[in-house]
Amino acid sequence: MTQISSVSLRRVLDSRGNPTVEADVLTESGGFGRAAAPSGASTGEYEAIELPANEAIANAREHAVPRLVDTVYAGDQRAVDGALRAADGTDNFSEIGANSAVAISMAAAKAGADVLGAPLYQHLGGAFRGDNFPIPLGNVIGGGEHAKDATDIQEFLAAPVGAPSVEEAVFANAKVHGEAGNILDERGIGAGKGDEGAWAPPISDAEAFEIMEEATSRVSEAVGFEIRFGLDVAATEMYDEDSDSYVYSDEEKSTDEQIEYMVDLVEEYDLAYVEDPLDENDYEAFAEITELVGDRTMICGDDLFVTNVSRLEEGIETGAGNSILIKPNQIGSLSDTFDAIELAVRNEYKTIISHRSGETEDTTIAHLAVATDADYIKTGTVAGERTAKLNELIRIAEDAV
Ligand SMILES: O=C(O)[C@@H](CO)OP(=O)(O)O
Ligand SMILES: [Mg+2]
Repeated sequence: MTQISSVSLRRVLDSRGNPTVEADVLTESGGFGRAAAPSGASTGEYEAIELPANEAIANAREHAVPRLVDTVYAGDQRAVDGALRAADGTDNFSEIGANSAVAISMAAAKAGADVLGAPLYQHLGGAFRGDNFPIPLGNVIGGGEHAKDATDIQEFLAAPVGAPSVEEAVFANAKVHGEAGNILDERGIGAGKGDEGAWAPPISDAEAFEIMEEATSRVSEAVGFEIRFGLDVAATEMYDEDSDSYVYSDEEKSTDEQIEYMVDLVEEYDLAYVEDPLDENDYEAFAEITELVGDRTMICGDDLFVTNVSRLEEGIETGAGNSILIKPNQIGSLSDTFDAIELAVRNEYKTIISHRSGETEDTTIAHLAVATDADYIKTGTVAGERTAKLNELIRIAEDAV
């Protein structure tokens, strides 16, 4: 029997030192699952609502826990998530908090897997899931909302597209991170690290492009397979509504200029990936850039789609983007996350399962990426809360053969 017998919630630390919600789910037959909510810094306007951890815990204890305990089966994910939705009563989890909701949803899935004696990726993906592994996108240099006095563009990411295995891809990304550190040293530039463990040097975006090009080509030569790179522009954070422009450290760009700039970058650096090149409300500009370069790179919606089926539907109708970032805490439950992935796949959008800048040791997204045959996973290159996911991917790959 997988009926849930208890749900406990507590505050734990995330990687930024902020409190976040951790959930433990137990079943009658002794199944156990534990999961913790991550937290964003460059959050999209349309994300589900993260409440202060204390408040989220108190509200979930009052409204959600009684609907789950002795009532719902942990293995029945739709029922778990349906109970969370019913307990919350809003469409954005603003009552119990998306942080409590996603922690419970993921912990219940793990408890369901535990009862079956199956790894989580197997429970979520089923017996007939494919045997592809996601390519890890690794944050190497960054700034924006993740580090002060660093680049304007939030993330410069290594993309080891030619890696023969997930393990080699993971190590290649770490090498690119190391090599970028060497190049910064060679140039006499001291650099700390941002929230995700990427270098956060006080350099221009133009210099970051040079360093990424150099670091990826050095490592590519050493490992013998193709490594490209890409960006998370996180352009919503740069967009100023009043002046209708994108504000960089040294200049402002109109929407047309921003599109032109992005297109030039895709061409000059053969970028594999461009996430959120434009503001989260501008489907039209997203459609325009997708039309221009969507055949040679991924134009990915993160703040644009927020893992939300109706926002993705609008993207599909308007031709905005050709790929979607998937973050379970943006929508608050695994069922909603799977619905967004399914809709994306049916419409030939690539899927990229993603961490948040505030993370914990939780490894659910590694399992989610394998379970759903995701094309990519974005989860950093170094730092314990990032390597937790990467090392889990390596273990899953070994387990799955
Ligand atoms: O913008 C992003 O894609 C994420 C993760 O890299 O950052 P945050 O969690 O701060 O939204
Ligand atoms: Mg993003």
